[in-house]
Amino acid sequence: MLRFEQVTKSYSGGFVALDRVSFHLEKGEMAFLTGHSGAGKSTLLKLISLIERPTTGKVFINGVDLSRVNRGQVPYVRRDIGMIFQNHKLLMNHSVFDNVALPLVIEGFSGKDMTKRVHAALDKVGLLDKVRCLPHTLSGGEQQRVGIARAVVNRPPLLLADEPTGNLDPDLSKDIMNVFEAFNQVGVSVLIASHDLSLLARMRYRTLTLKNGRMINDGLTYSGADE
Ligand SMILES: Nc1ncnc2c1ncn2[C@@H]1O[C@H](COP(=O)(O)OP(=O)(O)OP(=O)(O)O)[C@@H](O)[C@H]1O
Repeated sequence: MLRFEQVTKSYSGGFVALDRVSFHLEKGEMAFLTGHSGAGKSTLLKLISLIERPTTGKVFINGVDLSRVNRGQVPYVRRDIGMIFQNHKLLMNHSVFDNVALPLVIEGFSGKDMTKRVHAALDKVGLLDKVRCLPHTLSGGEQQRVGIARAVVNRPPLLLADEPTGNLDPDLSKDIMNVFEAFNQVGVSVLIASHDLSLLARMRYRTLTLKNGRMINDGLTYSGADE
């Protein structure tokens, strides 16, 4: 599904945010990417979603070498990736339905097809009963789940999440992790970047640990970033 081969990313000024990082994520695999603030987690996700490009090394998605993807092809690659952020920018004066439907509208869906997909996505995140609500009437955790529903409504095979539980309390964070697990159980590959190690306490995920841009651990248990 996803492969990094000796990827280095230097920002302007020469700062090395990722240093010769290699790993792969199989189709249907779920992994947790962790490391201290500034370790390079967001940079790694940006290279996958083509927001940034590697300085050296290669990133592959489904065998496609992203260094060969030109600007015009970027939207087609991104179609296969659901991006989930700490704070989704929801359209506050539009219903939950309209917010989730947005990517489908852009792709030209309408009518029953669109309604079916939006309802399926909201069902997956447990918010079908809120379909007609305005986002500001929802809790923070519910708003986050609307953002997740929007990210998955196109049914992407790969989900990337950047601090998806950022400002949620531990119970709501668990709910969000349950949502990711549910997607993973139906074969979606999931990569969750977070510095919040308490998310790992309940379940053992494959954990990739970055420290100063280096991948220092890849295993079933967390270790290393504090050494
Ligand atoms: N556009 C940029 N230009 C220059 N330096 C950058 C840029 N983006 C990130 N950096 C630097 O690269 C390093 C890694 O940043 P990155 O955002 O990938 O870390 P992170 O692990 O996601 O951190 P956090 O947990 O705080 O979000 C940081 O030192 C950051 O200041």
